[in-house]
Amino acid sequence: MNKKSVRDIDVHGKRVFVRVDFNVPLEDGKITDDTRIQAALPTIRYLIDQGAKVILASHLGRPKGEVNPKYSLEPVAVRLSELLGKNVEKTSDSIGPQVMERIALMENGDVLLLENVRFHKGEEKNDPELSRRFAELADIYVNDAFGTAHRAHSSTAGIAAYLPAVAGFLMEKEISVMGNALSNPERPFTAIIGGAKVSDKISVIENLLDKVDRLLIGGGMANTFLAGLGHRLGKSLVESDKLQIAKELVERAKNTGVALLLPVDLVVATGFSADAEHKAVGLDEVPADWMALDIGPKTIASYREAIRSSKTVIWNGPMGVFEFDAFAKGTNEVARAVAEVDGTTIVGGGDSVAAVEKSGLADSMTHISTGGGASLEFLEGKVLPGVAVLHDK
Ligand SMILES: Nc1ncnc2c1ncn2[C@@H]1O[C@H](COP(=O)(O)OP(=O)(O)O)[C@@H](O)[C@H]1O
Ligand SMILES: O=C(OP(=O)(O)O)[C@H](O)COP(=O)(O)O
Repeated sequence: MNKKSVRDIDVHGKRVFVRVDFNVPLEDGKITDDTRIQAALPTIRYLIDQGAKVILASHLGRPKGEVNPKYSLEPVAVRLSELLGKNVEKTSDSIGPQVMERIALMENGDVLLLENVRFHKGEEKNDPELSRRFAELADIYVNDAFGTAHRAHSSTAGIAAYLPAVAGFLMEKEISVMGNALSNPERPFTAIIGGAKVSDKISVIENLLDKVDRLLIGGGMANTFLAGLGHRLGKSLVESDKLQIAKELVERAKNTGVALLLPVDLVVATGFSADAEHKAVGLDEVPADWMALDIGPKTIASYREAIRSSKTVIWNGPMGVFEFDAFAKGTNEVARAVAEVDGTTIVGGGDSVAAVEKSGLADSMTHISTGGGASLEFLEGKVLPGVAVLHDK
């Protein structure tokens, strides 16, 4: 990567604003997978050792510009303190006089975690005023949030207009590992896309069609495609304003010779809960008041075959609601197939990585990326906004 990193600047005694991606999966306020926190430790430890004052900033979930205790970073501060073996205090806001006063009391090597930056409306709008207010907290900006590098927000991009801006070690590592693995991929090259962020990721598929040989779609993303093709999916998660684009993408895949695989059967349930009644059905057998929460057994068999015969695989987004055991089979079986690939395998995204960790297969993957959407956009060949703003070497 031709961007400067923390190694290229003197941070001793400086206030360093480090944007990390601590957007970890939570269940009842408990962190279910701390991969993203662990991944940021090398940068944090380096800054502590260099005698910097480390000010960490992150988002958690999508609180939409409102203060919401459900999305507080408090559990992250607790976990981070344990991992570092050092007290990490969390402030009650991410800007303002109280935060500045707290920072003024920091000693070299101290670590402070700011509250969720998305509690401010300006964050996702990349509001210059909010960017300036983040910048006034520090002397240097470090971006180590690869998972959020595809967002041009105040704390990931805007702030760099006001401070010297460099990459952290995680950012550096993700870009270099993925650049090497994907610049000239061995074929067949397969992308697997699932999850729930349909509107975010459906446009990515268009560019992926120029890169991959096979595209496997599952999870909430598949529902939108199936509905676009005219199947009735009852109460399933379907983004109805994306039906047309889904249909066009199927058509485009046909024209470009990419094998676009969609589910041929689904596991449907009476409700969105762990103990809902459920069964596997064909695409045209979804009862009107049921919802699809996983891919079905026939789909699993065909996806496993397409995956195992690939030489390069990139996967983002679970195949179903894997958080509930009854709907985790598609995701677990796909994870097993990816682990069996004789080639390069990259799994990215907060929930996808959590699923792979849960299934105990993480060590069988070539690279576990902290970014889902970010790794897909990187693969598209896009320059990520959170990287573009960093100083060149
Ligand atoms: N069929 C489905 N209906 C509703 N939600 C789904 C479905 N399939 C997957 N999901 C949900 O998608 C979420 C993960 O999506 P996403 O955030 O896009 O993945 P990642 O974090 O790996 O990038 C999980 O919480 C999972 O429960
Ligand atoms: O979890 C994330 O993305 P991912 O689910 O694509 O991996 C990042 O933290 C970005 O979050 P966002 O998609 O709410 O901007």
